[in-house]
Amino acid sequence: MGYLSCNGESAVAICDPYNWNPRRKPKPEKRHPPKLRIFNYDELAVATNGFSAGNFLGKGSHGRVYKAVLDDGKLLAAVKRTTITTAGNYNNNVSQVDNEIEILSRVRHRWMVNLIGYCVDHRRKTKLLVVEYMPNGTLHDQLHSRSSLPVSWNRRIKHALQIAITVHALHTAETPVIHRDIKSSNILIDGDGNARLADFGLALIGNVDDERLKCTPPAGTLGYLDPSYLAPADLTAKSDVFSFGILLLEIISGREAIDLNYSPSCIVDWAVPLIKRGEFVAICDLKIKNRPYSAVIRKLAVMAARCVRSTAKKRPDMLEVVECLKTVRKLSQASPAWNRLRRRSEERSENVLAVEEEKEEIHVRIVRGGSRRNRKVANVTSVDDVYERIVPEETPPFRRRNFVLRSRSVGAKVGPDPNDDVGDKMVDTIRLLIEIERPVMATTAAMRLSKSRSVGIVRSYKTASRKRY
Ligand SMILES: Nc1ncnc2c1ncn2[C@@H]1O[C@H](COP(=O)(O)OP(=O)(O)OP(=O)(O)O)[C@@H](O)[C@H]1O
Repeated sequence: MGYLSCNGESAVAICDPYNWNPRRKPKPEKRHPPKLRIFNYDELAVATNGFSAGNFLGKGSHGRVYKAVLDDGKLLAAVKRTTITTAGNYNNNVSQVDNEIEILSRVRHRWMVNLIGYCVDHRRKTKLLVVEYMPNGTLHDQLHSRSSLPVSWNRRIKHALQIAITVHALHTAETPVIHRDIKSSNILIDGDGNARLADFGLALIGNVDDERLKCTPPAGTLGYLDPSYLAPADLTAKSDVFSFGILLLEIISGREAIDLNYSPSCIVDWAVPLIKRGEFVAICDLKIKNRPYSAVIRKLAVMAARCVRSTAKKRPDMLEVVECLKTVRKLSQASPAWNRLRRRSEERSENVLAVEEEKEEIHVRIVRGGSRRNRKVANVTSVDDVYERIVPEETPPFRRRNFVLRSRSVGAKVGPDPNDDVGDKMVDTIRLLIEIERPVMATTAAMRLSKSRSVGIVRSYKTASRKRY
């Protein structure tokens, strides 16, 4: 009788054997987002040891980031401090911080670098953002640093999936958010080894048809920027899909989005032709010894190639990307014995994969080959052949620079900060990189972007009627 008196949902809940498991942890109750804290400047100055070099974490285009110890050591945070320009003027950096505060106070996610609070100091004409502290650096550092061990395939796939889930959540939120600056240096790694999406300075909140969004000029980071996003009206969530595709190629290959040591230097021009020819192994990061079996690489590579298609409409949405990465993660997590067995059988039957573009769709053709002899007769390329062909001797594939270049967001200040005593070298290097790359980029895009750079990109909804871009 008791059973009959339950409503449908609770009856299912009682009958579900999952609910009988005594070891199961109770579901956390839905909590309201914590209230944002308003800090005062002195409190943050003490917490960061007077914004000392010892607490300095890094420098972005909007200002510098410091580690802060708050609440008697119970809370570690990162404080983003905007640079101060000429007296009386809140510059573009400050408007990016305003934008970040607005968005982060409305959206939270477990795989985002969430906002704890902020500080507005009118006397010093500066704003400071207090966000969760991420102790394990950026994904960019993990992928490109030569001093640490290469990140394993499982970890790379996990990070890609976490970011895809986060971006999908942003795109499908009640009030959608387009991040516009997805890149490996905006992905930070937390204490539990999870990837967290950071830096919402260029993000836009609202529907793409909103007047405010329609008036905001394009912005992003060269190398990750959607080539079809040339004017405010071109904005769609598919621009994030493009940047995510670049990130995926970077995760698979371990090479930078723009890398002058490769020819072509742009990752899309380098990877997509190889993927189309089915030469998936040729784009894999050889720093990792244990490569996953072909299906994993193939699925990742084809998804990346679809994300970076030049026509925005033809790119998948983030839900499809998430589903694909979930499948890939399951495949790559199969037991090691099973993987070994599968790899051996793969080597024997030598699956030949060819990707061809047909009716402008990327198709994967699986040609089941026979023996090695067959392969030679059919002129099928082996892994070694691929390397010989795509990497001529004079340009070794893994010759690395002796410094790590990082791309900076466009639409923000790219130049030495007068108050700066750290990182000027990097700014010069980035300028050089952009100048060298300019002829390769779509000229119209570069021109329009540089025009929009000096104007407060994210303030444009207020100024759009007055300013012309
Ligand atoms: N929450 C954080 N925890 C720990 N370190 C951080 C945190 N946020 C930023 N950093 C460090 O500070 C550096 C600068 O970050 P910031 O977000 O200001 O710029 P960026 O994303 O690297 O560059 P850009 O602003 O051009 O996109 C990062 O590379 C990272 O090393």
